[in-house]
Amino acid sequence: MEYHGLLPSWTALVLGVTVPVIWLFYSRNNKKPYAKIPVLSADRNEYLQDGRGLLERGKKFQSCFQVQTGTNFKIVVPNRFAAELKNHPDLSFNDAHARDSFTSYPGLQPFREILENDTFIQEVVRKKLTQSLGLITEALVEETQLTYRDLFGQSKEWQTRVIKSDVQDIIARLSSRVFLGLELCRNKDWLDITKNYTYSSFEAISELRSHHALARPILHWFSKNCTQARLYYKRAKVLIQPVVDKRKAQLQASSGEGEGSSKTSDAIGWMVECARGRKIDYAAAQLSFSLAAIHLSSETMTMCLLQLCDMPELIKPLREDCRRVLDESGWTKQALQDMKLLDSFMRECQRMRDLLATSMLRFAKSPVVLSDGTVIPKGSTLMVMNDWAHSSEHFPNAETFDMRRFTKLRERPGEQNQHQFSSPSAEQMGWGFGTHACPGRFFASNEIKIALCILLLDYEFEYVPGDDPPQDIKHEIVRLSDPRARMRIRKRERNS
Ligand code: HEM
Repeated sequence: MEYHGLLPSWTALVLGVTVPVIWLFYSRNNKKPYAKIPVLSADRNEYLQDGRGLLERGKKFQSCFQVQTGTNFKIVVPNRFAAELKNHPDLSFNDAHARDSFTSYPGLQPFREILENDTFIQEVVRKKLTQSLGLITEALVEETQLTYRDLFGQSKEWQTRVIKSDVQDIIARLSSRVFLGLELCRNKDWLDITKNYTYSSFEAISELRSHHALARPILHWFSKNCTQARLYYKRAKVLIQPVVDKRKAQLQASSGEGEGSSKTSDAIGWMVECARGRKIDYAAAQLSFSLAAIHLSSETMTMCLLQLCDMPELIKPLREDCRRVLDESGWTKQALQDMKLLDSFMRECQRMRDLLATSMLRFAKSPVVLSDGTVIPKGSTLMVMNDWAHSSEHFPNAETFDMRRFTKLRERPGEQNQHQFSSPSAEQMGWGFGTHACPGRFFASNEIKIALCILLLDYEFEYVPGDDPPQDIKHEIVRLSDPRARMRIRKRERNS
């Protein structure tokens, strides 16, 4: 029959199209190791399960080495090259992160907003948020006090709380006060979206990275984390768009009345001002603030609280430092800079409990030659080791937690403005380093300081007696705090 005669040619056509497509896709996503750079591990599972341990082993090489990660081979560059790479024009932050974050998948638009919309978010943070820190200090203080009242109440009886979950709630609310203003910052729906979008999108990306490239385009439709990220993103759009529309109308009206638009003090207003005709997905942009702000700031603050519970003897001197500064100058931007002991404590926490074992993830747009002659080939991705933070060559007694380590360094002539929590450096790359060093670090520093300071002054807290010590969670190159860690907390009199 004619019908049967057609089968082989259809089969040939289907095979002729799909096999080359799959082959192309497969070969694009399974690059070989880069030439002339030693391979430490070609097994992606070694990196996925214990990237930190793996990279430690790579120190046996005197220079760069490469490892297979969830997304192709990456070149690991020793810490000593950070300074020469920090502003390199051929190294792209955006291209490297876009490749690792699957920004084309639905639900992950907020990552795209940071990485692909020119430098819009960076501009809003640098030009608007950082310049407004003086204006927003009072709002952050007020919101912290209200949040603590809602979460912990006024009781002088001990109550048991889960540290990380509470800290996420605190940071979500403080950040939302600044990014969205009073109208939405206490809206339960928004707080649910902002906190859970952050969590599910990072989990989604990590999950996608752990699967083979061929599986991802299908998997992302069924994965629970990806599905949740899509749903939270949709809910954010429904909630945010009317607020944006209203704000745009207000801004237009006020500029029409000659008031100018610089009076806005939340991110919707700043974004509208910075858009200058660019097409902005405001819901994605708002969520991109949440991603940056909530994930890393909550982890950082949680690590600080765990350190205080580990070493309760640090609480009294820190409390006294905060009280002294506030008695002298009240809540001002300057007061936050004067809390030098708290600042040094936070930097020491970031040094010892680093969230990322490497920094400066970059894509080489052209070959880059290091000072020892190593050639980073065009089209490769590199990351720089952040291990000086743990080396006694750079930090005497590096394995000991010394809350005063950085106040002592700041006492050296000419160094009073260095070694601050918000200062990126090659020895401590928790904020990254160079051109792309985190622009949100000044805000994050102030926000966490205010939250810690008020907690120290108004509450007593400690681990729940009898609980097992918390265990950090480590996967890929990331360290996260134990989500089960608990503290007990009770209200105290400020002057007791
Ligand atoms: C403790 C909290 C935070 C930590 C530890 C942190 C850390 C980082 C790191 C490591 C980078 C990459 C830098 C590099 O590769 O050189 C980065 C980039 C970035 N961060 Fe943060 N961050 C924090 C909070 C924030 C906040 C609150 C915001 C926004 C308000 C923010 C906005 C950004 C942006 C927009 C970038 C991309 C910079 C660029 O493209 O040049 N971050 N951050």
